[in-house]
Amino acid sequence: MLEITVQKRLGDFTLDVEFAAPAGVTAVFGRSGSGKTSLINAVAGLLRPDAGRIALGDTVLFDRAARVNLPVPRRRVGYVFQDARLFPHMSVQRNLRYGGSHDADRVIDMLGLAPLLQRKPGGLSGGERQRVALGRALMCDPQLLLMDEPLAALDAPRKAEILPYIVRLRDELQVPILYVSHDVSEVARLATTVVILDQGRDVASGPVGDVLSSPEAVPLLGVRDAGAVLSAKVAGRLLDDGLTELAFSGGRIIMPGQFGLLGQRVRVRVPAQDVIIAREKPQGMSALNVLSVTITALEQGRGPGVAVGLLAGRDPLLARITRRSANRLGLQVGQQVYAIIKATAIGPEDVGR
Ligand SMILES: Nc1ncnc2c1ncn2[C@@H]1O[C@H](COP(=O)(O)OP(=O)(O)OP(=O)(O)O)[C@@H](O)[C@H]1O
Repeated sequence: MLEITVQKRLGDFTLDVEFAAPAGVTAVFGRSGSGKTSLINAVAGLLRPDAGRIALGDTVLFDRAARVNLPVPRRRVGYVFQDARLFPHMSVQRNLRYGGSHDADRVIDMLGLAPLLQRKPGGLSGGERQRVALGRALMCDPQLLLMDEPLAALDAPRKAEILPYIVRLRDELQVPILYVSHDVSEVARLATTVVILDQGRDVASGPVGDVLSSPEAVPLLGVRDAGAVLSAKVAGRLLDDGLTELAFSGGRIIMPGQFGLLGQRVRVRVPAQDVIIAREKPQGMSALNVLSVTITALEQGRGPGVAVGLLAGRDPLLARITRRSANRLGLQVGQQVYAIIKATAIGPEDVGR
């Protein structure tokens, strides 16, 4: 467990955060300038807080009151930046060695680096370079991994190629990962915990499914990014139609594409703007997914929208509809309604493990 309390003044900007990051990936999410990089620099030891305490299990990295400030190398932190920052004149193998030599065979295997070892960074794709940068960060036997937008410079296919490796690190290494991103699909696929920063403050934090589906988070995340993350199981394949059926606590949903093995657990992001609400069970419509749900919250935004918190079985869902529709339907907390999700609204980029 990584426990962070940090206050730091940077010109007109103040970073003032307090949260705990358990094992797994903790995504630090926020708009540009919200303080994400400053926060992880403070954890790495590159930025000295004015006040606070940072502890990783029993190891205190920083404690202003106790005058502890471990130097960067003694923090045993692996840091991966947006650009891989490899040495261009060294082979991949030498770049990896530069990080250390801890458990080298395992790291090379986990990240699929064996075929790249003799090559120079200039001849690698962006995704391959980031895999090498990840490997180098792991070679120092880190107790904590910091990743600052590691996929931001990559195009969608390269991102898709490297995400499974990060999932593997999350599942096989026992170290907490602080992962800065402003891509909500990435966060939904990878994160166990999410912390949202807004103007230097942590304004929401908790399990990914709870934070991303909370109606209060809509103004923080933006209308496009708000949405639930369902934990589901692959229940069936509709091979002729190229569809996959998923079962979760609130019923079944069908989505395009063939992915996962039967019975495999997956997580699926359901964007709030793709959920429609009906008071009666709709008949004769093309949408494949109709779920019986209960309204848990109605949160009016500043604009014309209303965020509607829903419970489908034990899983929260979120819909964003216009205030006009909410009034016309007479929606109220506690009411049982139907949520309609268009199958094509969910893409492969919304599905993770
Ligand atoms: N040394 C500094 N002096 C003054 N202001 C600073 C300094 N470092 C950072 N800031 C300011 O602090 C704020 C937070 O910066 P930071 O880089 O942490 O944000 P961020 O969320 O990582 O942004 P981005 O997503 O654009 O990388 C910004 O307004 C930035 O201008």
